[in-house]
Amino acid sequence: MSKIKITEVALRDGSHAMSHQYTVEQVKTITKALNDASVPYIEVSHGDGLGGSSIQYGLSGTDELKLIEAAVEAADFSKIAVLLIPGIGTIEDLKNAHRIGADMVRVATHVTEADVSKQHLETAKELGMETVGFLMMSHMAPVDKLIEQAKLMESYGADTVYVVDSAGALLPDQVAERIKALRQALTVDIGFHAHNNLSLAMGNTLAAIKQGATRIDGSVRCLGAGAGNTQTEVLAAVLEKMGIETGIDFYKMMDIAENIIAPILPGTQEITKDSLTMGYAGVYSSFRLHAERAAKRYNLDSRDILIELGKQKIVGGQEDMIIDVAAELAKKNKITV
Ligand SMILES: C[C@H](O)CC(=O)C(=O)O
Ligand SMILES: [Mn+2]
Repeated sequence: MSKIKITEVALRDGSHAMSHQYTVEQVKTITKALNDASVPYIEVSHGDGLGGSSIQYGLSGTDELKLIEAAVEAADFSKIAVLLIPGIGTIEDLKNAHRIGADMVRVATHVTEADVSKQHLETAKELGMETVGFLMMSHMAPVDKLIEQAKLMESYGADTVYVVDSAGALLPDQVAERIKALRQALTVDIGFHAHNNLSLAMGNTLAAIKQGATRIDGSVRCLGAGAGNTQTEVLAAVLEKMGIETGIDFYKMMDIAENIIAPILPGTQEITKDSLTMGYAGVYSSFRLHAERAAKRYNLDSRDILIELGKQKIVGGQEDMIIDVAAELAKKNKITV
């Protein structure tokens, strides 16, 4: 039986869908339940990672260090992970997260900017943390570029390098090609993070596993940005049917989805016109709520904003451009606000 290690991301990627308003009580309850279901890794941070709470990315309802602390206290089996985007999160943020008990850091960069992860990956290694390099918007780079960038992260000390389909834009053959190439080029573990904007999260995840990815992300009840991620409880069941071990009790996961997550969802995690447009146009999944707010403000169809963001290749960290693009479209269409 082969083995896959799942990282549950509802308490980090799902923070986008929750407008970063998780409470200490929610984090405690969810972490304890995930821990009891034997989920190996649970990621807890602002949706945009450590230090993400800001006007630009969305203000957190509760200081994320309090949330991470609550998760660390609630877990005696699961390891607690944090996400860090260099430039948003700092070395100081990383040290604080480590001090209160975070075991693993995932250092995330745009797919062509792995060089900015060096200092953070090296510091995490010195602190004794498990390290992951997280190559966001992987659909935007050709395979040879992806390999070059992944090798950089490996050389900085990443224990695992992830292909991150931030826009949910990749097709199964494109995922397979990328994972296969990385498997051949790297010695460290390979991971895959999907978004379900084109309804391909599960198919893409299985394609990644077939080509040798052993670290996989899931979000319970699909609680992630855009249309959410690969649904953890479904993935655990599918992998069990395939004879692939995750160690997760999927019966308990179903209960978490049904009884703990469903009641707190701001809306159902489905493929809406906006998430579908993001997958189609290759737009960062966490832009969904920002684009919907801009559409309201400028009296526009949010899909037009998203298509334009895709055309202009706007990437994570450029959230301010969403308003610029909306204002430009409104001007072009002579819409008064
Ligand atoms: C900061 C992003 O939300 C990280 C992520 O989950 C992705 O790129 O996808
Ligand atoms: Mn994501």
